[in-house]
Amino acid sequence: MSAQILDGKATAAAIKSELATRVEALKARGVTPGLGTVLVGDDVASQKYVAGKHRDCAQVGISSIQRELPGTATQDEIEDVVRELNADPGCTGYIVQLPLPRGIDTNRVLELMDPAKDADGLHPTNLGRLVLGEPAPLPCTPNGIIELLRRHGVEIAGAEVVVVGRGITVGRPLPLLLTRRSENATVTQCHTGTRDLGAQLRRADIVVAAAGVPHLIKPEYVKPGAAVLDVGVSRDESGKIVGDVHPGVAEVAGWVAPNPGGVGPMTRAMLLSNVVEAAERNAG
Ligand SMILES: Nc1nc2c(c(=O)[nH]1)N[C@@H](CN(C=O)c1ccc(C(=O)N[C@@H](CCC(=O)O)C(=O)O)cc1)CN2
Repeated sequence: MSAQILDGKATAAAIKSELATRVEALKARGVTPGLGTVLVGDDVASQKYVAGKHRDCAQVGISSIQRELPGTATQDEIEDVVRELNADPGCTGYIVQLPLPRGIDTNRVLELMDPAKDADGLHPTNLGRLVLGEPAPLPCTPNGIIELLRRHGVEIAGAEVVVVGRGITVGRPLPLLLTRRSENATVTQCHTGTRDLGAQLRRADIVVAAAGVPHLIKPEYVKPGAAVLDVGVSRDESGKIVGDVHPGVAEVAGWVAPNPGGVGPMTRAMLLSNVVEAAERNAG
């Protein structure tokens, strides 16, 4: 058996085309949504992700505001840029590209953002709203994972989901989304302290691997027919992405979100969606 592909590239393209129509409608009302990005340092992967976000903006008609600081930037210098974007009326929403360089207090930077302009859904106020069940911009990768499953007809309600990883952008927020009444999944969160990862994974209808450990998810851990989404990013010596999911998993699983080409493009599409939603909210 070979798994069907959860095609993030094609799904993101469809979402972007829907968003382009909504942006046109906003522009007809005199509103142009604008996405800001703050990039600190010269991490090649981060530069690539940010460039991709601005390419997407151009495709759907969202204007771009790019702020770049050197890796030597101080906490104060980064916070000044955050204050500037908070005050910029042309900036509907923005993100601070993570990770920030060592020595920078990331939480302090995120907390300084205007929650109404938080396009990543990672501001503590917005994460708190998510916990409370109040409307908030949703974290992009978790939201992209759910949208990818939904648009491929993979049943989430009642599913046993195992999330591997507890990072701020995926592992921590994803269970919050999956256990909402609208999703109704049962979630187990695994991490480096999990005693028997294989035993947890064998029960799962859906596996989300976001640990950043190459080929951590082995074929013998996967229930036949399960949906397995690879979100982990490690790189080999040539810079090529190596995911968390062993290639042999495709012979056991029913669905696989490859990496690249699965969840990554969905993360970018959900970011645009948050910006458009914020602009629509502002426009009334
Ligand atoms: N402020 C944030 N920082 C980071 C986030 C985030 O959601 N907000 N997530 C990741 C990086 N990320 C978005 O910023 C991201 C990662 C991957 C992709 C993507 O499209 N990947 C492609 C492959 C690209 C390649 O070849 O390198 C794919 O999967 O097909 C988009 C965005 C950490 N930081």
